[in-house]
Amino acid sequence: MPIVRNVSRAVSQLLQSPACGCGVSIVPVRCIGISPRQVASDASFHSVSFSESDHPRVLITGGLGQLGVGLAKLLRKRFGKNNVILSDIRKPADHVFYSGPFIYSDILDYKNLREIVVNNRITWLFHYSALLSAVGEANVPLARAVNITGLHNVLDIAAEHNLRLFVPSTIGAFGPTSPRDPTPDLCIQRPRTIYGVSKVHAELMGEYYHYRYGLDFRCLRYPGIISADSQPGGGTTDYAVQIFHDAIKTGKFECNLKPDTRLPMMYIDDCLKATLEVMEAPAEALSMRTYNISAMSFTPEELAQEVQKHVPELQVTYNVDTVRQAIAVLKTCFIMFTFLKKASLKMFTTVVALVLFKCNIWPNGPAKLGLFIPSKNSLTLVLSSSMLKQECLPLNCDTDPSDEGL
Ligand SMILES: NC(=O)C1=CN([C@@H]2O[C@H](COP(=O)(O)OP(=O)(O)OC[C@H]3O[C@@H](n4cnc5c(N)ncnc54)[C@H](O)[C@@H]3O)[C@@H](O)[C@H]2O)C=CC1
Ligand SMILES: CC(=O)[C@H](N)C(=O)O
Repeated sequence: MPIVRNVSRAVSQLLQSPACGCGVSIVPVRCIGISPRQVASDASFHSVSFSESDHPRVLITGGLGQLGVGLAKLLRKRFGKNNVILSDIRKPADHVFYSGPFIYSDILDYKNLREIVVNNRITWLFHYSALLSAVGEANVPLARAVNITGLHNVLDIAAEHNLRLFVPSTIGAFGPTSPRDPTPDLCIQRPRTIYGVSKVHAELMGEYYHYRYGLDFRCLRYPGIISADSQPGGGTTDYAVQIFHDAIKTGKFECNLKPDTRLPMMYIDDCLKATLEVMEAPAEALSMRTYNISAMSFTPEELAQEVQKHVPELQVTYNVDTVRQAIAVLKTCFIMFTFLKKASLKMFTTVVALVLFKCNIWPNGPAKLGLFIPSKNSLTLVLSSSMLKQECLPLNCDTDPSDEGL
């Protein structure tokens, strides 16, 4: 009997939530060992000065992808250049390497990652490493390793070292059975891609670690992100960035999705701003750990028409990639509101104008739309928060029911 009592006491202790302030502090510490790969104390970043010590010490994993460099720029502006370390397994371009601290980090190397966190006194971690939907489907074992095993490493290190952890999720975490218009934060999630499955896993594991170990886990489900300065990394929404580059370089764009495939998208500045806001939010302001964020939804045809208003010679053809199309169909579940609604339409035309402006195609565009842009490098899109407050009418999702998806 005493044994049973002890076991049940231990179990109840283990199941108490430190997040509620009533639990014991248990963290999932893995065996302590010496990493074979020591990070040089004078690696390509500088030691932090005392005046910077109030700011978080930030590590961004997978930082050389479409979003990481922009995030580092935003965070460095706020917290100081040397408090934000970009990391990746790829070699950084000169302008990235010289813009602030960069370090090699493979998220599959647990000890090395832990060493980086310890040596640099990291307090916030943005976990951006991932294989996106299309490349993930092309290499499922690698996607499983990076998106799931890599996440486990990050979760354990974040819990051990008391980090605030941001892991982005995606519209790809929904599936054909998820409710639409609008898709709620909490609903059925049965994605059919390894990318989507791994992101649902990340959401659930992060929340579990929060309740079990008190990990400060925060997560936003991003739509497809549109950027001018960085290239997308192999997702289904990549076409919405590629079209701008092709319009400028060749005047020809071949789209790998059907012209009427409507997907949710967001301008990069809005996405990064939302990310910083959720990381800075006081814990008591968060009623959940994972939230949707949304801006607008449009089809390739609508985007092509909008770009053609400014680049009339642009020729668009369609050569549908069956894998991407199938993934895209699954993501159309996540349409938050109609493209035709006024606020969304205005946002859409504004984003096109901004990207063309950044690509040197339509220098007067933003001014014509009444946007104040002090300089190309300080471009900030401030429209979303005000526009999103406008009333949104629900719409019927226009997914072709005969499309089965993956
Ligand atoms: N860009 C988008 O439209 C969206 C992105 N997200 C999420 O945001 C995050 C960042 O996205 P992107 O920058 O677009 O991705 P990306 O594919 O452009 O970049 C991912 C980076 O991860 C790195 N990486 C791969 N294996 C690694 C490893 N073993 N160790 C360390 N790094 C590794 C790659 O080298 C790459 O630079 C991802 O988690 C993605 O799922 C979510 C929804 C939309
Ligand atoms: C929306 C995403 O998660 C990404 N851009 C993809 O298309 O895979």
